[in-house]
Amino acid sequence: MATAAASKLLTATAGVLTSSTSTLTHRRPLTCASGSHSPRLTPKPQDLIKWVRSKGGFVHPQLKIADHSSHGLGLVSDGVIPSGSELVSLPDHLTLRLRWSDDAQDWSDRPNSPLFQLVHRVPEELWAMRLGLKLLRERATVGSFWWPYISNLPEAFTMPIFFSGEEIKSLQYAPLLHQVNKRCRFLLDFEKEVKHLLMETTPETHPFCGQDVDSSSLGWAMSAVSSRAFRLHNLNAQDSVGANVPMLLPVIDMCNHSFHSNARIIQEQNSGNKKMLVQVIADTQVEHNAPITLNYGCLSNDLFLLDYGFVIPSNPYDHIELRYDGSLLDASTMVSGVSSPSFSSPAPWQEKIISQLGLYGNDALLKVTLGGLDLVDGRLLAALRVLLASNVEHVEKHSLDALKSLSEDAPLGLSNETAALRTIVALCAITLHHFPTKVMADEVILKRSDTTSSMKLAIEFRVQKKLMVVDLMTKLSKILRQLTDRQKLG
Ligand SMILES: C[S@@+](CC[C@H](N)C(=O)[O-])C[C@H]1O[C@@H](n2cnc3c(N)ncnc32)[C@H](O)[C@@H]1O
Repeated sequence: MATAAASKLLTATAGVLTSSTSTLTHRRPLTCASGSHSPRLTPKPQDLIKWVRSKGGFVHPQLKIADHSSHGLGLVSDGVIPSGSELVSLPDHLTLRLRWSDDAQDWSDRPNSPLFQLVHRVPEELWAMRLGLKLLRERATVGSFWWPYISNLPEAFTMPIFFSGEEIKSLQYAPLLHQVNKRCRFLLDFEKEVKHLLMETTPETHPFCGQDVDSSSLGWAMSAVSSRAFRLHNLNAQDSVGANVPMLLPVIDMCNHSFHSNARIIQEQNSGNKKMLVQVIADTQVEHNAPITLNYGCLSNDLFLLDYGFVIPSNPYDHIELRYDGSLLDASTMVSGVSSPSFSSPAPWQEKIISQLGLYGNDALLKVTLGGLDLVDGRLLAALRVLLASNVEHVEKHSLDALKSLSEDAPLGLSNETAALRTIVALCAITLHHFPTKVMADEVILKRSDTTSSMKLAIEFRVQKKLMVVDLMTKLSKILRQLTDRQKLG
């Protein structure tokens, strides 16, 4: 239901905040920029750098904002910059975050204002929506301090909450579909809550200056924050002190992602006024025309797509989620030809170890993963090794950590290891079989000129998932061949 509803409602466009009562005199006309990057509310990226400098921030003189191929805009070097250089520095007042104070100049920033009440109705896991509400407030405020920043934000985002129902279905991967539907459902429900609360506010206390807010504008704001905010330590005593405080950082948020980034964010306390300073420092020498990149985190493609709207090809941190399930494992042994130890009905001693692994009993956490740096979820590997073993004394000689480690050299013997890995390869084959289309068919759709960009992104996501599984099967088959060779050698 949410999928279909979302496809109708969540359209992120420049008109997301449709003024019902006031004219936005601060809003410049919307002219779409040429080039490959997404259009801005008003495309004047170099003005953003000037604004940051004029407000006391520092941007290295050899930096500019420019097109960064398919990544949209990026912060790019106009000359050679030595390693260790300060690239950008933002004083505390240039970090946009939620700050509540009884004597705040803007009453919206006071505890118990309607904005405060709305923020506190958003669950913590959707933290981006909390700061998104503040962003919408600033976007609606005539003469907002933040307008030069907001006007350079993308007008539209590519997260799957903006996909059509058909495009969401084309992701073909249940855990992500679940997350997308959850977010869409939240936005649709939250729209009602916001509208209800706004009915009770007076024009003076209206958090969005009298403008309508709907699921599209909420989705735009949530996406702007999830794709651009950094969660940093807040060093200031007067408001939300602590780790993981989301902040929007002008100019710094023009840096695109790379796992091999050439810069990093550091936080300092200004020795003069003791306020926080957020800086970007070059980790390596930056060559002429090179983009400044930051590592957004070692994330799976699910999170990159959900929060940032892009997918990384051959992402070493990508994985698939499965539910640990005895009957699925039984099916895998049938596919692999391993003589079935009946995973569904383990012996009591095996059951005990599987419980210790958190895969059995009332408090079991049945989600396991395949892929990523570890290749196989340690708990799944240990469970298979144990369930395929017959000698309890032999198993009990090993710690759970040893049983969970793939690098541990066949702890329960070569034939046990071979059977466990063959079962996992079969599990991979079953997983691949469950995708409704094959990679070759996906590639044909990707090449078609009438495929929308969102559909391409959805297909690229599922192609990467399938290639990741194939790659895992190749790696496991290589280990299996080595085991067979060792078995032959006696
Ligand atoms: C913090 S912003 C970076 C600036 C952004 N490119 C822009 O035009 O404003 C993050 C967004 O940049 C894009 N992006 C960043 N790194 C990327 C990458 N490695 N591949 C593709 N897109 C990327 C995505 O659209 C992402 O949501």
